[in-house]
Amino acid sequence: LIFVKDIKSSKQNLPPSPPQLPIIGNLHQLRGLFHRCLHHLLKKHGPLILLRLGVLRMVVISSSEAAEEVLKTHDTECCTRPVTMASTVFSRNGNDIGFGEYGEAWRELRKLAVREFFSVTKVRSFRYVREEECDLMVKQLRELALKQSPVDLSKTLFCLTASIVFRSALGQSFLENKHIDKEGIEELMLEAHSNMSFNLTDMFPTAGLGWFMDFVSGQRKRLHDVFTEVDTFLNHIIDDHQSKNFTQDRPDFIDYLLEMIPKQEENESFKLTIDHLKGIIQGIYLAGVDTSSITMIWTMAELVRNPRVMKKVQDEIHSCIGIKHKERITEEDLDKLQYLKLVVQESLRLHPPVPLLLPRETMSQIKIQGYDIPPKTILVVNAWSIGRDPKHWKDPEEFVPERIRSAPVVRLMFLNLSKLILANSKRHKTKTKTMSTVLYIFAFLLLPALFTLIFVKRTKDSTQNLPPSPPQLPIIGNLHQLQGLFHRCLHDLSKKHGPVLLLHLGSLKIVVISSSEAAEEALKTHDLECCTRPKTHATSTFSRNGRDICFAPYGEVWRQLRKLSVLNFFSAKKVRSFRYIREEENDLLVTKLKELAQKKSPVDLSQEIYCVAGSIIFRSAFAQRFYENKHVDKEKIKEFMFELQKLGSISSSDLFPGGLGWFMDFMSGRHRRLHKLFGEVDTFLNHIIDDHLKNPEEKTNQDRPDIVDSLLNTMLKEEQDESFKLTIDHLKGIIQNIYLAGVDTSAITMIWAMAELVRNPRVMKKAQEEIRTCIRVKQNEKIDEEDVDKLQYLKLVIKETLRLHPAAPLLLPRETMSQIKIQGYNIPPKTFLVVNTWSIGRDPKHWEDPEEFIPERFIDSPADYKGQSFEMLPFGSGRRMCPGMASAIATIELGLLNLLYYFDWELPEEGTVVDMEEDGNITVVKKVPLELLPILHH
Ligand code: HEM
Repeated sequence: LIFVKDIKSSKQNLPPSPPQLPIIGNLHQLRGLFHRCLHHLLKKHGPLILLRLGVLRMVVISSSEAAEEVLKTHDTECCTRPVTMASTVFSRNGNDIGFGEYGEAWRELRKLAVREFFSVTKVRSFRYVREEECDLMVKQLRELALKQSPVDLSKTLFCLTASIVFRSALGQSFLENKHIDKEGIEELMLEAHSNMSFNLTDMFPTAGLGWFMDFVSGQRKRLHDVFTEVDTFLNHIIDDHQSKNFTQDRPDFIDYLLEMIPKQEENESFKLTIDHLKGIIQGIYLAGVDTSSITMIWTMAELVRNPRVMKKVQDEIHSCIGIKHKERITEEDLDKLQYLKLVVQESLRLHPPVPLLLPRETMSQIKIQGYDIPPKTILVVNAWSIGRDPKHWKDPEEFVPERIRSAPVVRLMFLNLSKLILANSKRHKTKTKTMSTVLYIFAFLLLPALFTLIFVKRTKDSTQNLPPSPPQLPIIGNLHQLQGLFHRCLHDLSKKHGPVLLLHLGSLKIVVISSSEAAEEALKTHDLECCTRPKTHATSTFSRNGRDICFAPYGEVWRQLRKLSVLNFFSAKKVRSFRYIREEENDLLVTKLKELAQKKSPVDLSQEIYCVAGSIIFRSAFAQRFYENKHVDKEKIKEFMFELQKLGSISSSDLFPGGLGWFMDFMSGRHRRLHKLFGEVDTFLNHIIDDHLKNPEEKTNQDRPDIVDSLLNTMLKEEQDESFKLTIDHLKGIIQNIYLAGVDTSAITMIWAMAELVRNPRVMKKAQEEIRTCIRVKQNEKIDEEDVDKLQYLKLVIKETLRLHPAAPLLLPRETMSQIKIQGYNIPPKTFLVVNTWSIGRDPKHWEDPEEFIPERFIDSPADYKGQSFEMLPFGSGRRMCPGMASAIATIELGLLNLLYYFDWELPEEGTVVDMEEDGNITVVKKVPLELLPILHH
């Protein structure tokens, strides 16, 4: 076969290819940013190369001559787009312009979009929007300049383009739009764009292998999650236009198209549908916002790096339009600014926002630079490389706007860029039927061996008296039964198959415990045999190979770290000593909320609660003010914690040994994301440690020595105990645990408590009545933590919240160190143990109406969260139980007390209900942030 293929290839005169590996082809050469990898390959193998990515055949074009042949000479043959898993999802099966099938429907759709939005007349008509939004931005920047305050220009420019696109395309103000998370939108766009590329499903279609790999690595879920988020937003936009419940300057193209849909004649050849409309809006929204802002951000970055160019462009602006005397810069002024235009073009040369344009696919055989390009080949034009080609650009890495005047090549580049959004597209519906012979043979040889293995294992299992298992599939075991939130899937499985379950996830065996009796056996009777943690790919990375408290294996290191941290941070005495911090931080939050209450402005309480929990941990553990710490992005703290939990869980690398799982995680980008995140956390820890190593006089904001100082002192002492030496990695492990386990969990619990209170007005009223009768706070004083002791009902509310919404529903995983028996079943050594406290807290055997939020159920009940009653275990139990419980409870109690004493809380929109959907992995958060209206009571 190889011989025949080689002869065929040489006859066809295909472009040269870098050396390939069997099955994966050139995939192993593509590590890092895609356009940069392709650029490196070009340097070695020439400007036209053929790559194989699994079954995909891709030609990469990195010279202007070849690009001209593709985009101009053979434009008609190359004007379709490849069909990929992602494009099919995002285009709703081709119902958009970017991916729509070439033909009548596509032409009509494009015509409509151009007429109603993209035409020169329309673009001109939005001039006032651009001018107004720029004017607003200038005003904000002026205020900051007066205060000499630094500004996140990337964010400012992103908001500017978003505001312009929103007003001109969607008829709405970006900042006032309720359906968009302004803090998360940049990430959403990044995520949407990175998910739109090729996936393993496209590269390995044989026998569904790629599909399976994308499924297991979570790539399919991520793709669908992002798509759902975008689609929900589009539905809101359409609903708003239909119900007219927003302020709109004038009717826009969505109104026009919505009006058009019902008026269409039955027999028309093209019928506009809601999916088409969504496709158009989505194209404008996803392609329009960040491409423009990226170009502006790069341009500003280059200008600041190149003072000569900055001066020249500013001189031109000042001399041509003298803005000082005018009220506002208008677009007419632009015509005079030739140098500014060169600057933007030079920036586009060096930093094209879509460096590889959008992929195309050949519809018939063509010749490029003398090479044959067969039909159905994916074509990728590397505009980023072309803009750096030393044949056309002298000193290509330099930013020299003057060069653009005499450069003809640049025209081609812009031609391509402007075609990006509305490029032609014809698509082929037929899927490739190429079967990878090697894989086929491989699978065929493997099957009998697998069945034999399963049979032998089943017989062995039954003699061992293992817990029952749900039916399994070969290789993946029970993985296919785990779609959705992990703790909920385990809850459903335990309802069907019993409270002690054995699951096979790839090669990993997990025992799931979902009853209080079984939990008591694991965490009390067999505490010693179950008190180590399993080693997973993510936990090894994050714990620096077991050098922390959370994930260290049971042994001397863990014992010493836990002892040190209890002494310096977790002990009751230490927690008490941080009382003034909790009081001050809550007081600050109340002041902020009072201002918002006066303005009658709804508040993202989830964000505020995260920040107050962060502030308390930062000050008590690191003696630093959260808001003053430059190394933490306060706006993104929720998202950061969420991503961390997601990546911290079990991955394919743990399920499929022998490199297969590792490869799947590599392909899905999980390794990259994990290491990036770990790098971020590590940089933050280095900063904390550096700050503590400064001389006392350099430390500006430290109230008193903290745990970091104490541990550094121990470390630097000469006479450290020989049996255990504290290192910088151990120190980092402890700080990291306090930061990552401390902020998220307390915040989550407070958010769930507030959500339940708003949903249950009876309980809210009772809790507030108790607080307001027991406590009187004088003017200009803050609430005293001692007051909490008087509040019995508030304590019940917290217990009930921890029962229904334990922040870590599956605790942290344990691993058996020797063979034990649970509920009569044998559990072998080295088995992964998971205790489902979420499920146990809902067990109807112990809890009447378990889904109801009834704090009174604890009045005559001995049940508690302290690890002794196994009907609820939010903090775990036994040796590995949470050491932060006292600190967390103090934070939660005082936080809730402040929120409930000073304010009444309402939903911003009357008639709506609190959304209680969950999301997460190790910790489970309220998916939709809790937005409420504070009403000042005191
Ligand atoms: C409502 C708040 C909290 C909840 C629900 C919670 C829950 C848990 C759970 C379930 C475990 C695992 C226990 C086990 O395996 O049996 C744990 C461990 C841990 N928690 Fe918490 N936690 C909270 C707050 C905190 C805080 C505020 C800190 C630190 C400031 C913290 C630090 C830790 C550490 C270091 C461990 C690891 C213990 C070990 O493995 O030895 N937690 N937590």
